[in-house]
Amino acid sequence: MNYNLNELLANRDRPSSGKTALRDFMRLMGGEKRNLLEAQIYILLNTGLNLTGPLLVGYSIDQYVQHKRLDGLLHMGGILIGVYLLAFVMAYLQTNKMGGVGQRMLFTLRNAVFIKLQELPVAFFNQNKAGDLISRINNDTDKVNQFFSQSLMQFVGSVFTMLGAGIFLLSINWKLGVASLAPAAFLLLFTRVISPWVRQRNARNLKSAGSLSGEIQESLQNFKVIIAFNRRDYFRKRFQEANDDNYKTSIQAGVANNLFLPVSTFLSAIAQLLVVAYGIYMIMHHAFTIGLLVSYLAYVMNFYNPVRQMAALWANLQVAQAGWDRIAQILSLHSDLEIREEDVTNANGYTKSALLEFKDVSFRYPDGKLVLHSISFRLEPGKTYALVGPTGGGKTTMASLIARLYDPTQGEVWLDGRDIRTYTPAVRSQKVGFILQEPFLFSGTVRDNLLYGNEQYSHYTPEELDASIREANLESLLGRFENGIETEILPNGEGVSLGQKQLIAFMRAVLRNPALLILDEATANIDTVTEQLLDDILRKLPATTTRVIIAHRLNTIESADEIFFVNSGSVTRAGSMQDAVNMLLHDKRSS
Ligand SMILES: Nc1ncnc2c1ncn2[C@@H]1O[C@H](COP(=O)(O)OP(=O)(O)OP(=O)(O)O)[C@@H](O)[C@H]1O
Repeated sequence: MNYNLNELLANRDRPSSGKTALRDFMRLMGGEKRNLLEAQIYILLNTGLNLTGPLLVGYSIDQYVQHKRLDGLLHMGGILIGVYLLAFVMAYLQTNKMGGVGQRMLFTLRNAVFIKLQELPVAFFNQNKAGDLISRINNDTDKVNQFFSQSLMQFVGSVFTMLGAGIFLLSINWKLGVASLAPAAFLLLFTRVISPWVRQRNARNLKSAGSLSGEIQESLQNFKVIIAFNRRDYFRKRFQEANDDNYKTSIQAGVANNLFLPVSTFLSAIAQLLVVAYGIYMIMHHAFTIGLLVSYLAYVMNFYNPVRQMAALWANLQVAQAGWDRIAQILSLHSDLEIREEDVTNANGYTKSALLEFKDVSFRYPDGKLVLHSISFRLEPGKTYALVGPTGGGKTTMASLIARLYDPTQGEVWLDGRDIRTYTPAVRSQKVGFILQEPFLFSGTVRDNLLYGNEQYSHYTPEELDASIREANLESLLGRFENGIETEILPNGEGVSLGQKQLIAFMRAVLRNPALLILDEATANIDTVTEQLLDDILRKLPATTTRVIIAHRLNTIESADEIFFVNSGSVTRAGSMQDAVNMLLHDKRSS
């Protein structure tokens, strides 16, 4: 399955429509519907109150100013202050409500994206840069939040104000109304035509922000190699290219986003000009009053001011929509490693005595490369197996299928009497302990790292954990750390040697007491004395534990009950250690 987000977005015909995006978004934010409704009521009241102002002013001019009635004017002044104060209270209540809604939305959105990322398979992470994913979680969700917390209600308010002002304009005098609204119709058409183009430019800008973040992440992660090889220039060049692209796309998006403002300002001026000219003409023919013209002009302003405001809001909407597209893309992905129903009637020739069985398994990576070819073999409980073979032969890929990091493209893997696809991740990972070629440690202490994935010990007191470590014969390994179990691990697993990292990964896996323990080059960086210690610990594992050792150094597999030779994606059983050596030598000669 293709999980490359940038390719998936590029292959799509066009960005999602505003309506679809909003519907999907509201489905996720279902819990906020009531708050949004309340905020809309406040903004509706605020708009209604503000819109009565010009009508009252026009009435005052015709009834009180022209007849010089000061008492009426003062009375009306009091009413106007009351109306505007109430409008202010409504605006405050709405802002207050939406501030909370925005923060909760950001929280929910980031949670949803992060939880989805955790559900996705290894293939997804192989095909996407971590920096781009971080940018989606941090930057793109914030773009959506900015629109919802700051712009949405202004947007709704502007629409209400425009609608209200439009109704007043048409009902006071429909001919003047049509003249004043005609430029707005043109603006609407203009907006509809350019919106997809503007959104595309924003999407390109967010994508380039993601790529920039990807470059930064990669160079920070590999800073040692960069410094050691003195290749700062190489990464500087790549960074500059990404930064340059981001700069250009930002300018392009900015220009597109700001196009609306001058056009709306120009059309608003045209509308006022039309109203003044036509209004004066009507006054001269006694078909209109001065007070009405003043009210009318105020309503034209009330109509076109929000139109101008909407220029900025519309730009925010385009950015938010482009951001949402990138988030929705992750949310719509599904892991292709779904958990299947157990089919008890279909043992399908499974060998009862086996702990693990590969049945006619072929596998190709998402890039299309066929790596394993129709492999069949089985592992029995309590035995030690070795996988040897040349670099790139497919050993780690086989281990990855056992840990179900991927599913076979053809054939089946069975674990402990069931198709491996029927296990929940929790049960499967309890059965399979996997020590990776490049162990990953989290920042914290050795203790934190031992407890990672070993929830059963999380409530243990330090004494109880020590006892469990002793029971698993791991105590002597802790002596290889300066401060024992309390030794600090820095970010990226710094502060300890590669061999020490492997020791922690080893202890972490052994403490789990899995039925099947896979060691992928797990002792490659460990001295001979410590290696013998590990060997001893492995031998003392429960009698039913099956061990799979992947190793290049043949002395590490001397104790294996069976040796499999893995080459070019095929597996051959080597009868003895000498056979394995011959196969390796032969492979070297033939390659
Ligand atoms: N994520 C991946 N995407 C595409 N191809 C991959 C991926 N991982 C490994 N491969 C390819 O699959 C083949 C087998 O790799 P694998 O890591 O299984 O070999 P290996 O026998 O474990 O090698 P080594 O002894 O060097 O660890 C190699 O040709 C490798 O390039």
